[in-house]
Amino acid sequence: MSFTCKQLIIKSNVKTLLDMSFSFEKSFALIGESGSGKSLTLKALLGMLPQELDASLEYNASYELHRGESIAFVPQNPFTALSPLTKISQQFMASEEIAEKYLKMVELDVAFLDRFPSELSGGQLQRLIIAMALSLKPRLLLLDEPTTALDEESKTTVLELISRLQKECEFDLLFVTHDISTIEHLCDDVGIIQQGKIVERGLTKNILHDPKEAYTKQLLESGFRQRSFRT
Ligand SMILES: Nc1ncnc2c1ncn2[C@@H]1O[C@H](COP(=O)(O)OP(=O)(O)OP(=O)(O)O)[C@@H](O)[C@H]1O
Repeated sequence: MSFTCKQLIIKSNVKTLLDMSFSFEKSFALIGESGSGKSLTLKALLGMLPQELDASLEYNASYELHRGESIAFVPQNPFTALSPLTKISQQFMASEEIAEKYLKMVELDVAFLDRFPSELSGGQLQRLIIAMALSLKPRLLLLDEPTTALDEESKTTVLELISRLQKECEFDLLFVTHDISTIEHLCDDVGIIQQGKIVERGLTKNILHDPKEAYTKQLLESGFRQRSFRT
């Protein structure tokens, strides 16, 4: 599969917030500092932009973008993604049989279906959210810094899981993050976004080891972890 964003322009009433294009075969990481436009990109693809913004999106893919059908989303914070008052089984948009199948796929016990979200750890919750997203059988999975709220061990587990599931379930993957270490083994292609524009893009291994643009070099040297590159 592949996805081409031919043009994405987003304007507020005072300025152009985003003006970019990108294309990838299987997996793409969009990397940039806080305020560069990563979330706006995801919201535009999900059709969830605030009404006050003016957006135009042209894309080319073998599927149409329909939220909750062809396109699914894994948010940054698994602790706030689910209703705390509702059992997990009732939050799956799928039959019990499908829910059990996807829980097994993410290596969670099916008994979790009878629990509340607060009874799971952060890593378990994020795996649950991935299972919920994949149970929709999306063609494109959007990941918004899915490991930011997790400890190191859970982070590794979740990244390995996403990599394995992408091979098994064959969805396109768009990953946005500050943290370059999370994409190296997951995304073949990368785009560096600065103030709403992609300033450098190409194969991840090339960009990480031989960046051409001064801005990319600066981001790489910062390790994306310095305070100045975070909110
Ligand atoms: N509704 C809005 N109206 C006006 N400007 C907005 C709106 N939403 C976002 N912006 C601006 O668009 C720019 C990009 O925001 P966006 O949330 O996409 O950044 P980001 O890269 O996801 O940042 P972070 O890593 O901190 O989440 C920012 O300058 C932000 O202030």
